[in-house]
Amino acid sequence: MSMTSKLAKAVPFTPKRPHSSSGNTSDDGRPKSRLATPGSALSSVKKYKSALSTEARSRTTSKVKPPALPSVPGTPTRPKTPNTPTRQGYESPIHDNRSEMDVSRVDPEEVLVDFQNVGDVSGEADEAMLRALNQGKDDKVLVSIRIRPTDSLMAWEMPPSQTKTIKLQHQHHKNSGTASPEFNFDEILTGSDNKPVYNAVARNHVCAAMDGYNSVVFAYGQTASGKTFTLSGDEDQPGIIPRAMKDVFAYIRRTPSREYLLRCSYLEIYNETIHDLLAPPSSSVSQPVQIQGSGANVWLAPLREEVVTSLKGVREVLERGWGNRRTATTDWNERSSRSHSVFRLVIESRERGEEPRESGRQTPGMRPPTPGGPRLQSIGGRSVQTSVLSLIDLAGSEKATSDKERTREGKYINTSLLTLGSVIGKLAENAMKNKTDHVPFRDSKLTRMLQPSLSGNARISVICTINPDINAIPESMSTLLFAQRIKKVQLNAKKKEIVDTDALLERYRQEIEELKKRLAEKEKEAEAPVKSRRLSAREQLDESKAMKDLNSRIRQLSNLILTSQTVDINKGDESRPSSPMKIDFDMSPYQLQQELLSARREIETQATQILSLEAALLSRPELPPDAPESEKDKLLSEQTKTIRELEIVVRGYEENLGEPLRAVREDVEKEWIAKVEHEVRVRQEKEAWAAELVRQLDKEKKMRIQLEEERRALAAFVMKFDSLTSGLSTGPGIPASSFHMPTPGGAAAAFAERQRNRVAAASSLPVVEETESPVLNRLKVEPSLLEEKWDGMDEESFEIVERIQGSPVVPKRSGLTRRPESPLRGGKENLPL
Ligand SMILES: Nc1ncnc2c1ncn2[C@@H]1O[C@H](COP(=O)(O)OP(=O)(O)OP(=O)(O)O)[C@@H](O)[C@H]1O
Repeated sequence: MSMTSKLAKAVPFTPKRPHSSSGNTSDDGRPKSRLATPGSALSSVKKYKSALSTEARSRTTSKVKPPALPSVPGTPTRPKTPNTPTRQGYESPIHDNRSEMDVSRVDPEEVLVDFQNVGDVSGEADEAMLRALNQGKDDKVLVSIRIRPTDSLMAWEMPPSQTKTIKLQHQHHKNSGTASPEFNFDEILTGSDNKPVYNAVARNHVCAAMDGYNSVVFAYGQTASGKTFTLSGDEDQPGIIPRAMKDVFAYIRRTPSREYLLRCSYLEIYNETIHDLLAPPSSSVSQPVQIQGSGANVWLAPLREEVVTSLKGVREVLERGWGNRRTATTDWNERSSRSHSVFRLVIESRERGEEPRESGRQTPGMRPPTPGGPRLQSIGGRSVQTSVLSLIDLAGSEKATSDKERTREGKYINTSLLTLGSVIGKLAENAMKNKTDHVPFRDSKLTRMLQPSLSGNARISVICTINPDINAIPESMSTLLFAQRIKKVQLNAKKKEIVDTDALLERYRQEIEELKKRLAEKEKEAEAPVKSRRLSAREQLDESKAMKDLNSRIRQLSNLILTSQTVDINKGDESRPSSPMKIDFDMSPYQLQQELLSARREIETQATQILSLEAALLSRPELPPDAPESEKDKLLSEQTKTIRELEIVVRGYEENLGEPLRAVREDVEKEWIAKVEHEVRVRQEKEAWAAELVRQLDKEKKMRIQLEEERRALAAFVMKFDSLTSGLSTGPGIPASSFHMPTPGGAAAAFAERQRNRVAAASSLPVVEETESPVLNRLKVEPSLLEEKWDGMDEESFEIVERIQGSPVVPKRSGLTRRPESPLRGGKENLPL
């Protein structure tokens, strides 16, 4: 009997939803589920969804979806599978024009678990961790069955609690002559509560991963049987992934003896192509991820790995990944995963030093550089432990479907699941017969990628989900057989300790130490008296900038390394590193300005770093096509490292550009801008004052010179005049009484008297106060001798003297080109001709 006719007879299925009559896509290309009309022709044939129990249905329908994020017009988006309805609110933030890191409009609380909504697990973490450590010798795959709730008739005998057996009800067993098939597993789980499921199937593996073992948890089962619900869950029932991430941070908090570096990646295998779910959609499509290396030494490139320092950071990564997953409406599941998705967390950890905590984390001593590069000292040193936790949601095994595109996808899905099945079958056989026969890992991307884990070097937990409905018996049976086979696979997971500098954690640690050394040198230099170093203001500024740069880089790197203390401080829920700029508002405007400047420079430095890394990347020599594979692999792995570094720098750059800096900058600017303006005004006034003062002094100087010259001229004149008048008064001819002449020698006396007065006046010049503008201080000097009249002396008198002497009396060396404006030229009536 064909699958279709089997389904057609499958009356107990509950119609999933009404459908239109052809295909899954309407004429206008929109998903049919939104356009379908009740009672369509196919609805009674095979467009069914297996019924969920009332409890499960209410959970499913009560889902609160996060708000949708708008796409940016023109932004290249990952081509969605045809007929894929965008799950409202799960549109990737990448499509938005905001920063990738900006999830301000997506409320993570609605999508993921956190300390509040998952309940208190802190008490349980210890037990689980101990259990995980005790299970270090586990060499079998942990296989569990999860039976989805249903309102339809059950084909399986529901096991009483604590029973680990599942049995097909006798009446549904085709061969009534034999006993109904019965299967034993490590766990049989029912119901909709995800917490006991996580505790039973995944928690030990998460803790083992934290303890240094590679661990894999994957969900396998027919479509719509509950794999995604188990792995990811929903806001009411967070699944394995969010719960695992919470435990990761709880574990770090409870392990003060170690420090951690966490990186995560998220990928999917769709139609045998691997896509990076964290890469921008356009590059993910144009640059699919390749599996590099061979055997147990397999890695993926280019694959974006994001360093995460908190639950919030992980949420952000998951959000983006979920948004990019390929899902579609199928005949059996409204949001069916059309791909295998793999969420990976790389955990690097090392022991912390003996030294006091507050002096910072310690780096093990380094051996002197060897030809192979610097190495960590193994004796007394702390090697780095690396493990990978992989959480895998496989695509559902497919039945025949009415949609062409779904059929094509289904073919790929089924092929890779079949390959997974045969790989596991072979591994189980090898384990049983103690053989090392060829295992066809290379037959699919999924098995090739899982090769290192399936080959034994990982703790594996498989959760097989089944739909207990009568109509799903064949699929459930196939799932159970798969589960039975995988149970036989032999494992031998080992911790991986690396004593080289490849681990990012070690590289960061080294860089931090290097930076600290440089900083110490600079501080020592700075302590030397400034005088002896003869630094210019510019050099001092550069020096302080260099120190600030070093400090901020150290802080930035240190923030990436997690310890029980830092996780505590962040309460496991803060992705924002402690602010690089803690502004003290009592600082002077100058200090604040320096802080702001150094923050700007930090951004510039990072921008330069990005550019230089990009340039380095571009300038890599291309290998000829016939270059040996090993060289190509080497080049690729180097490039992957560079890209990773680049991404970290970019992220730091984005964070710096983001809200924290803006907020701090605004606060700082508000605080000091008025002060700076005030300072500028005061300075301008002082400058004007100084200019005025200089002008006044200049004028005064000129005046003094002029007066001195006048004084000399007049002295000479007076001398002559006195000698002349004394001659006149005694000589014959003109009687002295006909002139109004001063008494002989009187002019000299009057002149001497006036000079005395002028000296006294000059010495009492007002002192210009610093605070008041000299413009307002008028110099109160006596009028110039040239500007005032002498008693008894006018211009006529002067002319008479000239006539008598036959030449002007003003000495040539005075530099005056014309006769000075003498008071002698004043009133003509005094000296009648
Ligand atoms: N144990 C459960 N309790 C409540 N609801 C469940 C349970 N298992 C599955 N569901 C619901 O059934 C529907 C299908 O489940 P899910 O999408 O997890 O299936 P799947 O196996 O991942 O399917 P596919 O392979 O097509 O992606 C979802 O609406 C989910 O919420």
